[in-house]
Formats: sequence, structure tokens, C-alpha cells
Amino acid sequence: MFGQWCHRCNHLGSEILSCLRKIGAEDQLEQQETQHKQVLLHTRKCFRVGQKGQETDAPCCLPCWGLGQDNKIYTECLGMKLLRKRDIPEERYTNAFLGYGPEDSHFVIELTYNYGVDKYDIGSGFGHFGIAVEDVAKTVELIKAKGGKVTREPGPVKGGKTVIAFIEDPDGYKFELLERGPTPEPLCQVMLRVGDLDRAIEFYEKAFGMELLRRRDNPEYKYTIAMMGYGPEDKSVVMEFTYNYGVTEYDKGNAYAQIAIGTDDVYRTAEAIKLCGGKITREPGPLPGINTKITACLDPDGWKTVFVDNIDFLKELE
Ligand SMILES: C[C@@H](O)C(=O)SC[C@H](NC(=O)CC[C@H](N)C(=O)O)C(=O)NCC(=O)O
Ligand SMILES: [Zn+2]
Repeated sequence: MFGQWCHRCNHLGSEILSCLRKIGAEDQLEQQETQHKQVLLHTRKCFRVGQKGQETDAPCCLPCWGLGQDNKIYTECLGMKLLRKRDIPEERYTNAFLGYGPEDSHFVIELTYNYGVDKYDIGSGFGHFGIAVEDVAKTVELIKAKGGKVTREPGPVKGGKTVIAFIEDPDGYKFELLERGPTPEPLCQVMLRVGDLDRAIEFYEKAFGMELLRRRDNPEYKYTIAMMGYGPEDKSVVMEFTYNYGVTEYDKGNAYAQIAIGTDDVYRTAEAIKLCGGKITREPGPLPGINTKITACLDPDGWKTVFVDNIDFLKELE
């Protein structure tokens, strides 16, 4: 499942510089600062969620079966548009891209059906996608009327005030409905569970240039969440990292595998990630055949991120 979020931002460069300063890479700093002035001016981030699969270079997607059935949940119940669909028989998979707006300006979801595979283990680490709706109760009624699965009825979140509900798509992926006024980005959260919240916050700040937008401890329910991203929580998609007290390991299953962020230079990004202690799992460079430049890394919890060259990505959309 891919979601793509494009956001003009200039955080990455400054965070990379702070990494370089920290390790005293003065000589590199000179060179990076020059380069980063170019990167800062037009760095754009595309935010995608992908799946675990054989380590192919081609970005893969969270698998799901019965795309038609999933499309119905996403389109008729959650109000997404089917933006494009592609069948790759030679690779034995079909993709469908769904979201609330075009891929070059919105976070969209890419569903993938791998031929003949109709069951995946989502694991315990993946939490949910967040969908902002103006009326949670009304949306839940619509979902019920269409045969969708509601796993938590509408009501204030435990320990808070925001009205939420939870539904599941036919493949068991959880969606949290959050009651919110009109927003340019209804597809507003990716929730992952982490074993050390401070470690996760520092990594996403320093290696990816994200901003800590909000941190909330919920001692009554023994968890803490941190919202991180490149724009305000109510107007853009954010990462929601959840730490459950005392839980340091999660099963990542065989479905969810990566988040991708767009950048203007995958080579410099990979360098910055290495300098900030990230583990590069795919060296920067073009994908065979389509030539889109990517690099990939693991965060301290083992959640994977792919960085995609912004210009190559837009070419893919043409
Ligand atoms: C802020 C909003 O987007 C949330 O997702 S908070 C929802 C809340 N989260 C948790 O409880 C996290 C800890 C939990 N043990 C987990 O690992 O998911 C939630 O799910 N509340 C349930 C409710 O009924 O309010
Ligand atoms: Zn959430």
C-alpha cells in the first residue's frame, strides 16, 4: 500500500548540517553547505507507505487481495478517488492508487494485489492510517450500510476529547477516523509502534528533517504518542509514533515494510542518513529499467524508509 505525500519543505538540509556539525565533519560541512543551498531551495518531500516483499529494487506496495473489494471501502466509504490502476503481469501484481487528490500534491494510497496471494500478516507493529472526516458518526453509519467492518464505535478517544472510530478494510488494515474540520489532507496519519520514543523522535528529526509536532503521554492507558512530519498536523499527513510502556519489540509481519520520502538528491540523503546513524539497505541509485533514483534505510526500530528522487517521481506520473 503506497501513500504519497508531497510537501515543500526545507528541514532536511538544516538537519543534515546539524549532523555534520555534531561529528565535526568540518571539511564536508563546507561542501555540504554549498550543495545544501541548492537542495534547500527546492527540496520537496513525497511521503509513501510501502510493503515488505522480496528485496526488489522496484518500490513495492502493501499487498492486499480483492482490489475491487478494497476499492469499494476506500472509494464508497472513505471518499477516496481511484487515481490510477496498473497491472504488471510479468511481475504478477496489480496496483491501484487511491487518494483525495492528485499524486503530485496529495498523500495517496497504492493497493497491491500479488497474483494468487490472498492473506498477509500485518503484524503487531503497524498501527493504523488516520482519516480526517467532518462527521465520524455519519461516516461510520455509511461504512456499516456498505458492509464495512467497524471495530470501535464513534466517541471521544480514551483520555482525550477528539471523536474517533476505528474500521478495518477487507485485508485487516486499521483506519482511524478522526473528527476534524475541513482539511486539504484527509489521509492524515501513519501510526507505527516503536520501542523507544525518544530514539525515534531524534532519528526522524536528524536523519529525515521531520519536526516533532506534538507529544502526548497517556499514563492512564500506559502509552505515549509523538506526531512528526513536515507540516502542521491538521493540514498534512504525519507520522504517529506510539510507545506502549515497557514494550520494546513488535512483530512487523510480512505486509507493511516501508515509508518513502521524496528528495532532490538521494545520494546526499543517503550520506546524511549514514552520518545520523541510519542503516542504508539500498545504496542510492537508479532503479533498473525505470531509472527512478532511490535509496532505502532502516530506522532504529527496523521500520524501512525509501527516498525517491522528486524529479524522477514526477516523470513516473507522466
Ligand atoms: C491521536 C490519535 O490519532 C490516536 O491514534 S490515539 C488513539 C489511541 N491510541 C492508543 O491507545 C495507542 C496505544 C495502544 N495500546 C496501541 O498500541 O495502539 C487509541 O487507540 N485509543 C482507543 C480508544 O478507544 O480511544
Ligand atoms: Zn492515530
